Amino acid sequence: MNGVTIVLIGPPAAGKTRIGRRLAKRLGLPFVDTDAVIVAQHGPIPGIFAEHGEPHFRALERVAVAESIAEPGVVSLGGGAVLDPETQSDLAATTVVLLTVQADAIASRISNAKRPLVTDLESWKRLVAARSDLYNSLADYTADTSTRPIETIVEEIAAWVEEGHR
Ligand SMILES: Nc1ncnc2c1ncn2[C@@H]1O[C@H](COP(=O)(O)OP(=O)(O)O)[C@@H](O)[C@H]1O
Ligand SMILES: O=C(O)C1=C[C@@H](OP(=O)(O)O)[C@@H](O)[C@H](O)C1
Ligand SMILES: [Mg+2]
Repeated sequence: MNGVTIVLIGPPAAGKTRIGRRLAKRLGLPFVDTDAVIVAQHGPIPGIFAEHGEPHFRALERVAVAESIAEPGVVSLGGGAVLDPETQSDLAATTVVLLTVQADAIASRISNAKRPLVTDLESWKRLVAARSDLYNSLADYTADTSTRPIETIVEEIAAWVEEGHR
C-alpha cells in the first residue's frame, strides 16, 4: 500500500481517531491525527478555544491538515477541519472515508470534556445537521460506526482500499 493518503472525516465521536490508528496499522501505513499534532505544538484544545477562540484554532488546524495530508498515510481530521475551503479542495487529491454515527450511540462517547463545541447531545446534533451535506459531498466511501466493533469497521474499509477504490 504505497503512496496512498487516506483521510478520515466525520462528526465528533464518530471514531476517526480510534479507527484511523487501527486502519493505518492494518494497511502498514503511517498514522497522523491532526488534533494530536495541534496539541503537541500548541497544548490542549479546550485551552486554545478558551484563550484564543475558534478562528485561531481553525487557523492552526488548517496548517496541521495541509502538512499531514501532503504525505502518504492514514490521516484522521478533527470533525470541523473540512469547514476550511482550502482543505475541501485539497481533499480531492486524497481518498476520503466518511465515518458516520447515529445520535443514539453518541451519549457514552461524548462524556469527556475534550470537545469545546460538543457539550451535550443537542449541541452534537446541531453541529452534525449543519455539516452533514458537506461531509457527504467530500466522501469517496462511507462507513457507519454506531453498532459494529472497531475491528469489523477497519476490515471493511481496508478491503475497500485494497480493492483499488482509491
Ligand atoms: N465502533 C465503535 N464502537 C463503539 N465505540 C466506538 C467506536 N468507535 C469509536 N468509539 C468510541 O467513541 C469515542 C470517540 O472516538 P474517537 O476515535 O475519539 O472519535 P473522533 O476522533 O471521531 O472524535 C471513543 O471513546 C471511542 O472508544
Ligand atoms: O467538530 C469539531 O469542530 C471539533 C472536533 C474535535 O475533533 P474530533 O472530531 O476528533 O472529536 C476537535 O477538532 C475540536 O474539538 C473541534
Ligand atoms: Mg478525533
